[in-house]
Amino acid sequence: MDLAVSDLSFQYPGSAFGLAVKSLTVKAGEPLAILGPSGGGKTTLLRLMTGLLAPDKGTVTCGETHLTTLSPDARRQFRLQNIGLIFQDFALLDYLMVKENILLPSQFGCGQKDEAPHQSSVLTRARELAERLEIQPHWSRRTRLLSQGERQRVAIARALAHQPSFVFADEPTASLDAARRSLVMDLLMNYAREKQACLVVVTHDTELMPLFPKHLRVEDLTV
Ligand SMILES: Nc1ncnc2c1ncn2[C@@H]1O[C@H](COP(=O)(O)OP(=O)(O)OP(=O)(O)O)[C@@H](O)[C@H]1O
Repeated sequence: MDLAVSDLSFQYPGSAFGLAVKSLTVKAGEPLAILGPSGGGKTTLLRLMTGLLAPDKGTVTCGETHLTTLSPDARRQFRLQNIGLIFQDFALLDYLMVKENILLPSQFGCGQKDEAPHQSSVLTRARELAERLEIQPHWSRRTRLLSQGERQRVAIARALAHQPSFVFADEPTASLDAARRSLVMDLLMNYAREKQACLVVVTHDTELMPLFPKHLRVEDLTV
């Protein structure tokens, strides 16, 4: 499923900062890198694409779903079921354990809490992701006890455990060493290819550029 943005404009109330996007398509399996200076609007664009912010004008379509016409509740439900979000500040619930954080979207989003087979397959995937991201040793620890790099990897596992069709990552390698950076980028790229998911990654890291078939500079969008 593709993501399409059309004739979108947005301005923070009372602020001079705004974005305008005439037309942008992110194709399934063709990851997009969003680049630009600090304060340039990368996070704002990501929030608009995921429905966390509502544009003043224009549309965001995820597959067949017009995000911009959904009610806030329907948008939230759509996000929980179909979108994986890796926030710049991770947005973990620090009083919960690693496993609880990773399983949160599937518990809130699926409405299938009591369906044992579904829950057990999500749990299996969550464990596989934790292994792959080398956070399995912390599985039953509270996330507040983890390092920044470990917390970032918990956020990445949480974004993928429910197998979303759309994945948005805000600086997903900012707290990682070179080896873990490759690990994370391999995971995200393979996920997008194998699941034919839409992947959008905000990054400052110029070494990651060659991995992406498409790049977008936010400077070209600012109004
Ligand atoms: N809630 C808000 N209200 C008003 N202005 C905001 C708000 N959030 C962000 N801004 C402003 O919008 C602009 C773009 O911010 P944004 O966070 O999208 O940039 P960014 O490119 O992600 O930056 P960075 O690389 O530093 O994370 C900045 O000038 C910022 O101060």
